[in-house]
Amino acid sequence: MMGRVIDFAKGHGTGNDFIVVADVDGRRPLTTAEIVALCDRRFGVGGDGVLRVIRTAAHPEGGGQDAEWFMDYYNADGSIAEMCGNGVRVFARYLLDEGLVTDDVFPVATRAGLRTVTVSGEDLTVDMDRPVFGGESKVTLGDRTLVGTHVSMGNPHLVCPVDDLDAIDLSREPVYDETLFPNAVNVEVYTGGPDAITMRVFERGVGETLSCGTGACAAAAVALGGNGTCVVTIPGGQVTVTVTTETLLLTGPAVIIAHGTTTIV
Ligand SMILES: N[C@@H](CCC[C@H](N)C(=O)O)C(=O)O
Repeated sequence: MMGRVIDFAKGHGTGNDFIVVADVDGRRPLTTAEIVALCDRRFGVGGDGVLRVIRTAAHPEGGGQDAEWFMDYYNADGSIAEMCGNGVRVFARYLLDEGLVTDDVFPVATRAGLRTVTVSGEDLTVDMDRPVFGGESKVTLGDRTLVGTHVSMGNPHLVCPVDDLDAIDLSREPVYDETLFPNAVNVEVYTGGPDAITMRVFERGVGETLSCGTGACAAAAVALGGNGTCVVTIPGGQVTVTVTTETLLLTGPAVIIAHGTTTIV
């Protein structure tokens, strides 16, 4: 049987891993089934999501954003998300490695709007824009019901402080208020604060991951309760979040670890 041949790169930011597929002129959209097959950890390349690299002008959601490149992000189940904090750093690393951008400061278009990336040594810093706080809401994780704070980083998060981080069951889909989150929600649990927290996450469309950049931003913003800097330790490493009156900056590593070709049947 003939399959579709796809050239890809694989990268990660603190263990949140992505398959990068370049389709610069937008000629080969990926179907949901293809994304699921690519992200399958047994039968595919494996990843928490897919980053499609496409010119902003070629993407229907580019909306005139003033950036050459659009991060077309998909979760492992094929669903679309507005933003991905680790993904945007991996996307930027790919652009830099491939010589598609040559500046140390450059914009990336996303479904949540423009994000400015700055090369800062080995790390990348992304201007993620201000967190938007909603109210409190409940979520059930395993046999525990927790109260969290609704934070939007372009995508939705529910941030729950806990005392016993390792005891929280993130193996099952969280049960949340579907009226408040009609498109589902990413759930973060954290301990510590305000300037250093340890966090775990259940990502919408993925499951428990080793890291979530937007989740780290949301949790840090809750832990800080105002302006300041918070170091967020996640199972896959560490990122730093700085909240100012104007914006929120996310700094962390991003690497491309492989290039290859795969055939999806
Ligand atoms: N891993 C990401 C978030 C990816 C999107 C998320 N699962 C959603 O559906 O909103 C990050 O690093 O921010």
